[in-house]
Amino acid sequence: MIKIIDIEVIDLRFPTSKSLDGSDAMNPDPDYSAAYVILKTDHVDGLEGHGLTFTIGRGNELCVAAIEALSYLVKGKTLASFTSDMGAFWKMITGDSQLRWVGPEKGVIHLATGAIVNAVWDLYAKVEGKPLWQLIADMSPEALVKCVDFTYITDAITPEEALAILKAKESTKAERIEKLKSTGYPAYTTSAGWLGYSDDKMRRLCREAKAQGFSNMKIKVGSDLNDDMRRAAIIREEIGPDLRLMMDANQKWDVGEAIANMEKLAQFNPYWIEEPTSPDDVLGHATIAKAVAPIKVATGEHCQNRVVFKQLMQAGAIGICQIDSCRVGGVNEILAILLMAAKFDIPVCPHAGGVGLCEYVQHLSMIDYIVISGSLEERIIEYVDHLHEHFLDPVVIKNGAYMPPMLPGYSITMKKETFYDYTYPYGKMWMTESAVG
Ligand SMILES: C[C@H](O)[C@@H](O)[C@@H](O)[C@H](O)C(=O)O
Ligand SMILES: [Mg+2]
Repeated sequence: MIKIIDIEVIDLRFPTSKSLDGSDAMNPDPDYSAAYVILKTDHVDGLEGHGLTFTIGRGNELCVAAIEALSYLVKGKTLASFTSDMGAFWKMITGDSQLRWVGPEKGVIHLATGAIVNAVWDLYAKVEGKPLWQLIADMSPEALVKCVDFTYITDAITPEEALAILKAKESTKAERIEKLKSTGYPAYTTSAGWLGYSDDKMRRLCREAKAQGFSNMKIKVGSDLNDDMRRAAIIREEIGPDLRLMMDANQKWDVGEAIANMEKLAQFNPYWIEEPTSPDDVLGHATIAKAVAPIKVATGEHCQNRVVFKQLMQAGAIGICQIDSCRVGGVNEILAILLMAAKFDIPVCPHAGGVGLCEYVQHLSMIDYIVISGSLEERIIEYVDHLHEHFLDPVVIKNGAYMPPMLPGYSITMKKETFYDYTYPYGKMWMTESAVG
């Protein structure tokens, strides 16, 4: 019986704003950050569960505090008491009678939930000696359905329907695993298109991405329309008419503005427009989706929980579902969203980048492909080329595709030196003038 005996929470920040990596119209100066959790155990080999939730700098300390507030729900408990009924575990973590008031299931407390829940799954996978994708791919349909809390979504999908979706894919799982091992899961890159990059840098990064085998790229829009058009023209010039181009407005527009601006940007043949308006505006997204079709509307990195995803799907408001591995409450809630997306036949293309999100979501997309949707059609995982060097098991990209991670766990464990260097505000990097100034 492995017991969680202690929990360590670390405020990690990386000074990415200095190079404008990650900049967009709404977030011009992000410092990619992680509220990082370590579940310490009494396991003979000292196995630990690691998890993080992603923020962009200020406010990371709020997530740290929220994780600390939730930690009493896991401390002193055995791993088996959770893994014997993962659905009940998730309901317990999100259902604390007092903490629930500061959610429920949204905002800081839910970001914190994501970190803890993911750390428990990481520990579970490490104990089983499997990468997370394989741990879940090896589950029976019945066991996987038991990991999901269907509260508030049974009007969209019932456990019985979920079971039928999984059973339909069960006999062909092995073929898809083989395919992933040989050619990987297709990716797109956002690395060339950050808003703060100069035109020359954008051109150079586009060429590099093409040479690395990427055939899908995303740029940021939503600042000044003429600027957006100029940058889109440059990218199209570099990638040609055939490669896929996605656009991301990061919530900058009102509904009417989004429709008007997309009329202008349509000439660059975007595949999707991401976060055109407020992430909470389900009906606004639906209006935009209708007006800009056949360009698809994509959203999800700020979608707070499965209930809002349900509404976006029910309202025909999204053509692409962008799950985020820690914005919602970790693996269990992600499984609920993947199942709904399969039922509504909406491709899932996860939000990644930041710090650790690529490491996380590769598992989720692989689970989607192997056991849930069974399809790679119209599906691509975001890739961003920053901060992978901090992880013990960083993502491997070959020919524009994610290769399946093979080490046990959820690939989120960071190197010891990273904690010394980037803990905020007293890590080595933050104590030097160059990082702070
Ligand atoms: C501030 C961040 O870099 C965002 O710009 C980023 O997550 C983005 O929306 C994305 O889709 O990758
Ligand atoms: Mg985005």
